[in-house]
Amino acid sequence: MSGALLQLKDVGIRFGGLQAVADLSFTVENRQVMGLIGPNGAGKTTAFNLITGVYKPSSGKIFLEGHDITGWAPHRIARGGIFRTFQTIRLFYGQSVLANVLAGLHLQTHQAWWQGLLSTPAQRREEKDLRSRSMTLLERLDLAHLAQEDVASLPYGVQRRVELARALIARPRLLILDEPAAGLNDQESSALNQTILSMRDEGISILLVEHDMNVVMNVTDRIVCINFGRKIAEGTPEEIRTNPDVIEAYLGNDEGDEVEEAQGYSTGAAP
Ligand SMILES: Nc1ncnc2c1ncn2[C@@H]1O[C@H](COP(=O)(O)OP(=O)(O)OP(=O)(O)O)[C@@H](O)[C@H]1O
Repeated sequence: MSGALLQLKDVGIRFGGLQAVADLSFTVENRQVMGLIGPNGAGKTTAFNLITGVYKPSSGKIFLEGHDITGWAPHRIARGGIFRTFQTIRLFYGQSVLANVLAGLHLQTHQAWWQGLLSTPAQRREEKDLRSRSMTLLERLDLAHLAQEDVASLPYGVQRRVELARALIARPRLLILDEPAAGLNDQESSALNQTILSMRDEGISILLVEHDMNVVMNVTDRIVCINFGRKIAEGTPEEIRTNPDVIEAYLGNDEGDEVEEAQGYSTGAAP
């Protein structure tokens, strides 16, 4: 099924004298991986915070499947199906992998608060179902054998997978990933690529901020590039790779290497 899932129309926000995001418009379609790229400080994380309701836009509108969600609180947006992971790991240390994944489901349970005190048959059934769903997901992400381990004892790359599982268990319609490949080794990063593509094939749309251009170029269907809070280009990975405005935005920036690397990749022997 195609069609617009998330739409930003002329969205902007000011922090005092700084226009962190300005007139930003783009659409994420159903079953699409959209990349959001731009140099440091371009406004990518701010855009994520606008979409997830952490910040209210000073201007513009945000729509989820045609419904105006501008200004909605974060938990309401999450209930609408938009989930995110963060640049830095935010797991509950001291808790098991399974407990962390189950924590991602708290928005989905249908029980009244008092049922938690009484442990009704309905509650026990629901809990059993959720555990089995969690275990299926852990198996898929090669985490099942670690289900009872304390997340704090696991290597960084594995912790990032647990975060992904915690976001996926809620069955998001749009998953927002903030630098998911940061700190991953090559093997972990290519496993992440496969996971992103298989999520898309299952019908989840993904909005991805990532500095690793190889990940961006390999998994996205389209890319929006922003600089100083404004969109400077939008297109397919191939179009973005060769766009002069994008190249210029990255030149003279520490991240220039990343674009050169991606351009090398485009002409290199990589598959
Ligand atoms: N809460 C805030 N208050 C004031 N300024 C902010 C706030 N959040 C972000 N900014 C500023 O807005 C601009 C965009 O920041 P943002 O973190 O969105 O960029 P980014 O593209 O995500 O950068 P990076 O790639 O380094 O994570 C920056 O100049 C930043 O300093």
